[in-house]
Amino acid sequence: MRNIVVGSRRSNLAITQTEWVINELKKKTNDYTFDIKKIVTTGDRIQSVTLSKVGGKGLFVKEIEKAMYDHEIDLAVHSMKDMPSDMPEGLMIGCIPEREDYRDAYIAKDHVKLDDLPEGAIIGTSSLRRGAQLLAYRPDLEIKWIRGNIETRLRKLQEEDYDAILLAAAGLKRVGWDPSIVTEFLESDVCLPAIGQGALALECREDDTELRELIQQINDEYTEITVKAERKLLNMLEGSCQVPIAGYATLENDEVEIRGLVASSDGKTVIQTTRRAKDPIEAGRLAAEDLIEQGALELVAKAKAEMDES
Ligand SMILES: NCc1[nH]cc(CCC(=O)O)c1CC(=O)O
Repeated sequence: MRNIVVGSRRSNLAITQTEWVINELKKKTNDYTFDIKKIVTTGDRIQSVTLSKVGGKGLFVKEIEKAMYDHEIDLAVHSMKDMPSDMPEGLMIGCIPEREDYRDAYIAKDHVKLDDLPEGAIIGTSSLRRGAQLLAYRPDLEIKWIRGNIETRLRKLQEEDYDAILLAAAGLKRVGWDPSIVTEFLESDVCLPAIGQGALALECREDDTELRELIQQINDEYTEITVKAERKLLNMLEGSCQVPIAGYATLENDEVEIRGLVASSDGKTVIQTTRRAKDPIEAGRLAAEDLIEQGALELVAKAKAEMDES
């Protein structure tokens, strides 16, 4: 009987997601045993600075991918939104299970609604995307960086001078937080989510056909198609830096509808588009081309220059 070693980051969210995947696989077959190997990533070690300044995406996946090349692990469960849009040689996303809630959750002290926050209220986030969109919606708010896992951030909301924080709803739900702690789930007209938010990426070696067949059994086609469109958009827009970029796709009557957004981190410039196409790659490409036509690449370049200065 083959034992499958699943690599996971050590956070509560990562372990919960990994255990969820193993459990779903066990429902499909009794032919395998599973072990979890915990891996500390660079992104987990860096707590002090803005993640985007030290390279953003990829920081959570590099060490895990090395373990996969070295055959120390066979499978890795990632949050899709932490995955760079280019896959390294020999590795692949072999399965995308059903997406959790895609929205951002707004959690305020004393449950004060976003529209009722006083001028100058302090919002905690470490995401340029969330910060930019919040500032576009309420330019009078102040964004203050906050780091740490979900538990740490919720504690900081109570103990430090934040009036509210923003977190991915999916993370909260997956680790079993009571959704009533959330003041508002932000719809995409206020805060368009990160590309792939709420979805998981099961990464494996391309040549491990046995494992690929196994994990395909928990693949979700709707999520796979919509995330494919979103990641095409990401792939066409992303330079080496982090800019506030957001995207979300849905599928209706066999047609993909994708909304994409790029902003300056102060929220003063926001460009967006909505496109439809039968083919998800085509939908993602059309949306990216619209954004590029409106100056998305210049925004990306400007953000990169600002980051190099600071
Ligand atoms: N950036 C870290 C990260 N990666 C995935 C999630 C949550 C789960 C998800 O979006 O799938 C989070 C936490 C957050 O953004 O609040």
